[in-house]
Amino acid sequence: MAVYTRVASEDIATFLERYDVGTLRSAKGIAEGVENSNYLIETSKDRYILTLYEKRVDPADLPFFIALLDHLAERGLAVPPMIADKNGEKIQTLAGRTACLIRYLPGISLTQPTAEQALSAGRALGDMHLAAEDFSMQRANSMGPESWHALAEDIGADALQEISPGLADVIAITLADIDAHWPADAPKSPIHADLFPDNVLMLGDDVTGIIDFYFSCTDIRAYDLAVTHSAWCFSEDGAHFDKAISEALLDGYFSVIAREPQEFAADRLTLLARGAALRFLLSRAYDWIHTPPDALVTRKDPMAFAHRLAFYSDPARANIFAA
Ligand SMILES: Nc1ncnc2c1ncn2[C@@H]1O[C@H](COP(=O)(O)OP(=O)(O)O)[C@@H](O)[C@H]1O
Ligand SMILES: N[C@@H](CCOP(=O)(O)O)C(=O)O
Repeated sequence: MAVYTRVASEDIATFLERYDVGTLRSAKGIAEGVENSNYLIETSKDRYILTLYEKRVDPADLPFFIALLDHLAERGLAVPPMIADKNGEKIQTLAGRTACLIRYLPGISLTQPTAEQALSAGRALGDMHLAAEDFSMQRANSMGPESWHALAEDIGADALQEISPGLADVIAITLADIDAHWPADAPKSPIHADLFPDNVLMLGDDVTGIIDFYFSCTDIRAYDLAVTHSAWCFSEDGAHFDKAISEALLDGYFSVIAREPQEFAADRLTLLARGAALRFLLSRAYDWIHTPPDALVTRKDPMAFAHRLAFYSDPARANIFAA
């Protein structure tokens, strides 16, 4: 359960008086998520999400996220904009944290997607990339390849060894390949950068919401596809690859985005997918050792992404991204 900061109902009721959203009927901490504290709010008027920003979200980045969400919502995408208070302010402070009240979107947060749902998610990612093409603000990827060496050092070889013997060596080899071959000069555009199944709300096979834009940034869009691939196409523990889901996700994406041979070359996508697997392996390993013991949060297993990294690094798998 991701609630790092507990807020009393009375304080939420007072907080809501800043807005024209009715009066508080209930406020419940949300079980899913690991990054921020989230509450589902019911008022006399509607449902909302209240988010208090923790650890990895820099409040200085909120104007980028808010503007991107507004940009995508204006173009008809199912994304949740932040709500303005009676003075037009969207960024607030509550319980000592930066906080926003956010539009609630219907749908179910997926845990085990089907191939049909992966097809829809691939299309939704493509739609997002197209709709964001003319978004002019920029944000560097704070969790991009430039940060991975420091993150690995911060975790430390001993902690990595404790998570799994040999893990530090695997990470060092992957970092060396990434340093040598990452397509750093490829064109960059707005990407989501964390489109896991739990960040896509669905009813049946239809996408009703893309949420959690707190890692969105300006980066290589093929990397966004690789992140999404690494998140969707394996069993949760990373032990099993699902070829049908992989094909459906790629079909969905390339039904919207033209498959430029260089931009989406199989060897490039494989390296980007190794980078994506490493990125989540590192952030999960960091959280594994740093999550406060009293936080209501379920830590995510770093090894689930070590298994994905091993999969993408196996030359026998080189054809999974072939056109
Ligand atoms: N706008 C929204 N509408 C409906 N549900 C939401 C919305 N935002 C978040 N949620 C719910 O809250 C959960 C956690 O949100 P998320 O943004 O993924 O948290 P975190 O940033 O902490 O990982 C989601 O899995 C979803 O169930
Ligand atoms: N998706 C990442 C961590 C970020 O969590 P989210 O709930 O904000 O998607 C992971 O699974 O490691």
